[in-house]
Amino acid sequence: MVEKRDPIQVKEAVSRVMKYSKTGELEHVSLENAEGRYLAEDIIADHPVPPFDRSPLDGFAVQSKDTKGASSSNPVRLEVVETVGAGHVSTSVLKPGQAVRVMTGTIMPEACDSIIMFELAKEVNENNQTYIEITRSFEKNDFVAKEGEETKKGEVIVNAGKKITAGVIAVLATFGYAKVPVAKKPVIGIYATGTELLDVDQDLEPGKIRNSNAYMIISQVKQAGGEPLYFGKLEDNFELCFKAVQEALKEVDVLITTGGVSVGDFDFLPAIYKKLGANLLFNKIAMRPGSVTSVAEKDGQLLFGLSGNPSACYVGFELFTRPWIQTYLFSTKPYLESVKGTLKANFPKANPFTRFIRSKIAFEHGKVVAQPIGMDKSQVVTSLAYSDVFVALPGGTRGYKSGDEVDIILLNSEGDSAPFQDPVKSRKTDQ
Ligand SMILES: Nc1nc2c(c(=O)[nH]1)N[C@H]1C(S)=C(S)[C@@H](COP(=O)(O)OP(=O)(O)OC[C@H]3O[C@@H](n4cnc5c(N)ncnc54)[C@H](O)[C@@H]3O)O[C@H]1N2
Ligand code: MOO
Ligand SMILES: [Mg+2]
Repeated sequence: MVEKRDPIQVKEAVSRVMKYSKTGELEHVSLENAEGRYLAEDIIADHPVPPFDRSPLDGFAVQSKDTKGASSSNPVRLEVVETVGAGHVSTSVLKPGQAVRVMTGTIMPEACDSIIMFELAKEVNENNQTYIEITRSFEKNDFVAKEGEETKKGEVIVNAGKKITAGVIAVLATFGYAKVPVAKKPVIGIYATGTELLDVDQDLEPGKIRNSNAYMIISQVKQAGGEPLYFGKLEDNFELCFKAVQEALKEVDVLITTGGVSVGDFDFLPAIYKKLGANLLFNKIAMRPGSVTSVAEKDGQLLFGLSGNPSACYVGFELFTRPWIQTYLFSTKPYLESVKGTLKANFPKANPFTRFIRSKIAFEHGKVVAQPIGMDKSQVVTSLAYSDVFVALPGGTRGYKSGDEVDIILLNSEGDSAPFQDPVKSRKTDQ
């Protein structure tokens, strides 16, 4: 008789994995190489932004008191004594009635407290001297970009754990981070198991398929911020697989295997965990696909036994491995974020387990909708190409129909601080 496995809820499985989460180390990379990495420290403004009062316009820096009483019937004339471009500092000591021609970004000349854009000043040349005439008055600080108006010194601008995007790069450059403190990437080992697996460049032959999971996981690891270390594929041979896993553990922070976790004669991962003396966290989850996803722990090191079925493997990684990697990268939002939206397909059959339907998010009349992609089966691979969300359908005794409100789990968002809550089991009376 095959062993009976007791399914646990997704949330419980996540929590068992996260008991072994840890944060990584800090390393420095050059700003040019920081994109896509995760900040290891908060970025705190060590100077205000802007760092000095400056002109946000091409115009004239004036002393506002000189403009009092100006109107179209009573234009005020000011003498332009200097032209200053951004990057230069005015050297004039202004007398009353004088102005400085400044360009956008120029530090405010001393004594000036407002800016008049070119378009509001009429230039007049008399005896080789330029004057401007203005027909309205200006107040102190009018059109001046004040020191610190954007950011005060000491403010936290970006938090540790944030993925470095182009916008973060701009902030880092602003504050002089030629070297950026980033989280060291965890090394995620990957083994694909299965005698049926061909390399990607091999022709198909009876009974064999190409190994897609390994490359999919390599990509998932990279997208989650980890460093994949792909060891290759293994035939379903216990001793071979055991030794390979045992050796791989010495080189990685965590090890992912795909395949061989179910109850088949050649599913060796359960026996490998046993022989390693690893502590099995779970081997059955009340979810589809990926119910056989197994995680074991040996001396604090996790072994993720993802299913061989591509969709199950994909879902297992996103729900369980990704949060571990994200936490290692200092993220305070390591979990997948979910939103409410409308299901755009019928799932009439009831299922006892929570289903994670690979779907594409869209917007209809400003509302979020999710369109399931392809067949909802664990062994399906092609639907993954267009899936950017999972629709979570609670297990229970009812099916779901197009138009139902559902939880939509976002695969490309910044994440959430709380894990996905297993939805309350559905009942017939919900219908
Ligand atoms: N009697 C039972 N049989 C099965 C059960 C069960 O509860 N009782 N569970 C089923 C479920 S659910 C799943 S999911 C699969 C999980 O299988 P394994 O994780 O043991 O994976 P394999 O048996 O090695 O392979 C399953 C399937 O996936 C294909 N595969 C494997 N590796 C790859 C790869 N790297 N790239 C692409 N495809 C891969 C493999 O050829 C198989 O078709 O077990 C069910 N069985
Ligand atoms: O582990 Mo399976 O993916 O539930 O079909
Ligand atoms: Mg199997």
